[in-house]
Amino acid sequence: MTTLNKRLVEAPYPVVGLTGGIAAGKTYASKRLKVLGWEIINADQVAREVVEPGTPGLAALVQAFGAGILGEAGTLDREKMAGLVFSDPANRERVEAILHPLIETRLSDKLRALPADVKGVVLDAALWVERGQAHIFDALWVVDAPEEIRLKRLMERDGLDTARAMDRIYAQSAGAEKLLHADQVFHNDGRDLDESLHRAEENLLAHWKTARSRKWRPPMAAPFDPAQLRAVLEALLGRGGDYGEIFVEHRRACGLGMDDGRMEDVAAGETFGVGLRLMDGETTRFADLIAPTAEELLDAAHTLAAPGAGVAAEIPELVPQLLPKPSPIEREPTAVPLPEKVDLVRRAEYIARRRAEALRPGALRQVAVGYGDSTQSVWIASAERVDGAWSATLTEDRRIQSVLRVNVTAGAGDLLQTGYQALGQTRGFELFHSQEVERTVHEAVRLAIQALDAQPAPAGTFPVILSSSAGGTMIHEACGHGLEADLALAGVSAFSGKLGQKVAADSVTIIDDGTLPHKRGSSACDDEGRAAQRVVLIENGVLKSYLQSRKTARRMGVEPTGNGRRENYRHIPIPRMRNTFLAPGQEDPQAILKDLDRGLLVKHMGGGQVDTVTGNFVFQVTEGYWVEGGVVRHPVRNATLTGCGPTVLKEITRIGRDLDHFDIGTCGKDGQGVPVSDALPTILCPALVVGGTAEPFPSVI
Ligand SMILES: CC(C)(COP(=O)(O)OP(=O)(O)OC[C@H]1O[C@@H](n2cnc3c(N)ncnc32)[C@H](O)[C@@H]1O)[C@@H](O)C(=O)NCCC(=O)NCCS
Ligand SMILES: Nc1ncnc2c1ncn2[C@@H]1O[C@H](COP(=O)(O)OP(=O)(O)OP(=O)(O)O)[C@@H](O)[C@H]1O
Repeated sequence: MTTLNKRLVEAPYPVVGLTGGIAAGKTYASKRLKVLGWEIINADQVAREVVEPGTPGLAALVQAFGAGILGEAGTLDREKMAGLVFSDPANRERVEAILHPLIETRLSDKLRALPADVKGVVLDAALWVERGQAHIFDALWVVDAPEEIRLKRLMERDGLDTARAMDRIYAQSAGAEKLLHADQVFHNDGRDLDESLHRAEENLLAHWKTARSRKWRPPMAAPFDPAQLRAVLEALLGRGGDYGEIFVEHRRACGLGMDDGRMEDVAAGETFGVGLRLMDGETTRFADLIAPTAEELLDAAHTLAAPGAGVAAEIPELVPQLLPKPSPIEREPTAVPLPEKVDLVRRAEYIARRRAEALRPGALRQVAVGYGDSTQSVWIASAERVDGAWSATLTEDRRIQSVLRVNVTAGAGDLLQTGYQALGQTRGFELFHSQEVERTVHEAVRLAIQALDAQPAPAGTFPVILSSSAGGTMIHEACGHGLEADLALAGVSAFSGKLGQKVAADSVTIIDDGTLPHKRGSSACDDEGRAAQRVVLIENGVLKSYLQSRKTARRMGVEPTGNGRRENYRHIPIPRMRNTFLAPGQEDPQAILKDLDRGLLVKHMGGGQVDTVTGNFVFQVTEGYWVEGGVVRHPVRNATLTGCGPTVLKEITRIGRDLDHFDIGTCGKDGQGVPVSDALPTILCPALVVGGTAEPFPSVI
């Protein structure tokens, strides 16, 4: 557990993370909050303190960049440093690697020094999202302002020219990504901030204790105590090996399926099992046990250890790791009576029928609604030898998934069309108390009915706009798998051996983030006990990192990225995606459409086929429109898109600033399914092969 996390858990007052794009108005908002009685700790200020003359921070910077970064009095020449940092991402990374740990320690010290009776604390930093720490606070508040306003403020405040001001703006994540993490957004575009700040303050003061306990509370009592787990690790590593792991899983799940008003499936289940893993160099030994006793676990550990010929390890006491949960839960599905779940399904079916009747009487042919929840508690005890010394940890997590799926079939004469929508998050039953249910059902109905009037799609090679509502299936399937380290190591990925190389257009950044609140691929840790992270896979077109499990990270000689996931205790973890997305760009999505002379606008994608080795794909378009002269002409039916993921990444010419819709799914790989989500902003692909049945248009490419 980091010192900052520890400090946050213990703080007897609420702690807010405040962030926002450069010059959005964080300092301005902080000043208003200070008037309301909050303590403000500013990371930029702390960043200055850790490089004062005589500090180890300044010495480390000089060692890395030379004495040329010093001004006359031996102080840091900030302008020179800014020139280095904001013009070259490699320099920025080096500076951050030196300063961020120092900044974090000092922030913790400042928190510790505060009296217990302060009203609350605001930690103001531009980079909470980039650092993957947006989810550690009692609340994350984001100050947002349009880029034009920020640019103007920045140039006025700091006397920068346009180019230097833009360099600073682009050194940070785009606004739409920050908003995904926000508990509260303050729109600082000229309107009065005081009233919304005051409301946010009132709300937080009333609820911060509950918020904190949901974020940090360990799951239900562990089935084995730490001493038992340590004894099993000792047995496992009793004859050599350099990594031992116990994965204890308890899961309860419920599923309902209704077809045309008949409740056809009702299923509930409970599993309890343990996976034991021993790694010795390149060798892995694994066993899984259903509902074992402590003695049975010990026996299995001895059996796994038996082939070894090394010496016994002395396992230290397990150090508990408490990690913040990105998806605090309000209402556990296991505590919801079955009739309430049945009512939800009935309600969804009723809404679908009523909506279809209102839109097009008599068109509805079938409604199928599925409900599912899963409550998985895991305890991961592991011991590892690093540089000859053993360390052992115990990590706990509780992942709760809820999902509602709606499938609508509409017909006109012989023509049948379907509409599908799913509402699924890492969230409790409260997910279904929102208007989201109605929105989801309405959308499924709209898709089915609208498709009845669609015209056959043209065939040819056209520019295609994938709108943000289309979800990120293409990014996940045709690019994301190639970024998984096991495929890269096996040489079966288009990205194999390309670390540090240009693999995509300059404006392309791809991120996999397991800390996104309530997204389907989020959890506190992976299935090897590593904290979930925000992993930048491709940054400005350059391949930065693969998704790593412990095993692949060892082979590549890098740190694991928190992506070692498994379907359940019967499987060995492998590198998997979580919530994968193409980072938003700067463009207005409407402007991208306006400039499309002739092509396809895709608003929803359906299933498809992908070769994850080459990234070649064929996807169905479930909602698409033919566009001419920048104007949407008519919906098209039965279109398919054919292309190659890595080629699309190189060819993308325009990227919108919107990023709001995450598609959900269960990603299958090596026989294991894990929950994931994916997204993209509106993008323009200049040439995709559109398959359709209409008279072919002459291709415009
Ligand atoms: C490069 C430095 C010397 C420039 O100093 P200068 O006085 O000109 O700017 P200042 O520190 O006031 O920062 C201005 C704004 O730039 C942005 N910024 C600063 N560092 C970074 C960074 N590493 N990445 C992206 N944006 C940054 C922030 O929005 C910040 O508020 C300074 O920003 C620095 O030391 N940065 C590295 C440390 C860091 O990451 N600080 C941010 C802590 S959240
Ligand atoms: N609502 C507002 N009304 C008037 N001026 C504002 C408002 N919000 C911000 N400003 C001005 O805009 C400039 C940028 O705001 P501020 O310094 O608060 O941004 P910031 O988010 O803290 O920036 P940085 O990322 O550089 O730390 C400042 O000069 C500030 O006074």
